[in-house]
Amino acid sequence: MPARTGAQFLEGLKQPREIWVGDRKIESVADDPAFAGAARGVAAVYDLQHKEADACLMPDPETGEKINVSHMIPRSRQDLARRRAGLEKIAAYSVGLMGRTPDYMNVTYAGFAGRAEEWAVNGNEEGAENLVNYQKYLRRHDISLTHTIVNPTIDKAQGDAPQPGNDVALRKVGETEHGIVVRGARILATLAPFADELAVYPSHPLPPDCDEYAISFCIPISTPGLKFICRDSFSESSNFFDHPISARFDEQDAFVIFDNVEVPRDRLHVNCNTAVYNSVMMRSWWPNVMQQTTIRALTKLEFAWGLASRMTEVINDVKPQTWEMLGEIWSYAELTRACLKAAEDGAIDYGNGVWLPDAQPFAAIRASMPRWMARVSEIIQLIGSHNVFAAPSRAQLDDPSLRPLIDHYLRGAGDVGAEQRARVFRLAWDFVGTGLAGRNLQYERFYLGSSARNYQMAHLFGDRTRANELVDRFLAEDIGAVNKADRRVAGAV
Ligand SMILES: Cc1cc2nc3c(=O)[nH]c(=O)nc-3n(C[C@H](O)[C@H](O)[C@H](O)COP(=O)(O)OP(=O)(O)OC[C@H]3O[C@@H](n4cnc5c(N)ncnc54)[C@H](O)[C@@H]3O)c2cc1C
Repeated sequence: MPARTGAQFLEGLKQPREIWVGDRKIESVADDPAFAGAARGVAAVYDLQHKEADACLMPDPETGEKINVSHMIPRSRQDLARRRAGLEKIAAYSVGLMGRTPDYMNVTYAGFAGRAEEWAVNGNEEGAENLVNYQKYLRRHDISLTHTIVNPTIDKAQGDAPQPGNDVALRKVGETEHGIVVRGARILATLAPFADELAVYPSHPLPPDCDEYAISFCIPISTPGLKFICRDSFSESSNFFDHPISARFDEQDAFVIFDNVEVPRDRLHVNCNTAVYNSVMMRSWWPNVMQQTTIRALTKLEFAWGLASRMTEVINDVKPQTWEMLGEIWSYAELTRACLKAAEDGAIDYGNGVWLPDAQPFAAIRASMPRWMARVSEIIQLIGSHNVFAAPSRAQLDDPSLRPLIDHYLRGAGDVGAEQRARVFRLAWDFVGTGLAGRNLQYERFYLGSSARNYQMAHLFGDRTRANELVDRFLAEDIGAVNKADRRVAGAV
């Protein structure tokens, strides 16, 4: 099947799935008020790839059928530029607010499959082959894939990785005629209610004697024993005036329980193999997916600058302090754009003819972005002040007795009418203040690991060659000789 439409995606959501939210188990994701808005939002992304076919679609390298460009295994810098054009269209749809539109996992699995030899180590050739076959299945059926890679926190002092005997973390507990049985849990799978399949792949390295935890696979969401416990829904009514963001972009986050789940053998990518589990995530994975997610973050920063600027215009806030804050948002966007370009320009053949971006600029972005996003949110709150709440609803604007008063007392500066002013500030509050806005900030802080951890990694893995050279110039020099030379120069003067 080539690239799907929104209607085909919604049809796929009718597959059975055990989704819990609030006080109930969900009968139909696409019809439930907690999910209907975002279901339509993800469907719109599927439709978008047909509307923007030049940017979003490409022929499958084997069948020639049209598939999403996010499935591309890049083989040149030009391929990365081609992929970027498609990813930009998808990011623009949700102004970067849906972090896990299916292109995120499409890019991830294209990277895994392109560098399958990184998985085909320590006797895992069959797992690597299954992975390559899975990526073909993913792209040819245009699957919506979610993922869950972090084990649950019970006792934080015990560390990130499960110790032998841990009965909470996801692990293999048995074998069947067709595959293995897994049991345990993993933390948040964003997009889970809107996914067709669930991916489990490595994250924190495992200690010795933990082979049963070293598993990676992809299975349908409908697999018996899979249970998804969603956080509270932040989806508001389908009233796009009152809740322009919450009405369509709540992509959800669900805790995943694997209650004796069978994983077919041909869906296993790592089967109790700690050496592979511990090595693959340090290789090509992350500079590849960082292209997708940096494009998304850049889109969100561009939107934030535009929105904050518009907020100041409707109330004619021309204070230099306000411009300073607007310039700060703009700077974050431009720094992100520069890092993206540097990473793409610095792309190299990682092996097997697969071209991926330079990791170093992305390491800087990965560590800095969570703090930038928090600051951008703060700036919009500071600029917005009380105005984000002096923003009448659609119903209030439509009330004939209120409307003349609102038009007079809640109009904007110059010729900005009350309705336009309300729209801008409602959009701003939905961006930085509502339940979904709070969730989105939490997402930025943690979806690629915390800023603190990433700064530490940036330091540990950064290339210090030039930095060392600059310091060694001073530490290696013959101080006596330099002193004499300096005195000669001083004497000449
Ligand atoms: C909204 C949201 C959506 C998510 N979606 C997904 C998903 O789709 N799939 C998925 O697999 N996971 C998902 N996650 C989980 C995410 O991957 C983890 O939250 C992330 O890896 C951080 O791990 P943690 O929660 O254990 O926190 P930690 O990394 O333990 O961080 C908690 C706090 O401790 C601090 N800290 C921890 N270690 C150190 C250290 N060494 N030095 C200094 N400070 C430290 C951090 O800075 C932070 O303040 C999601 C999380 C959120 C919040």
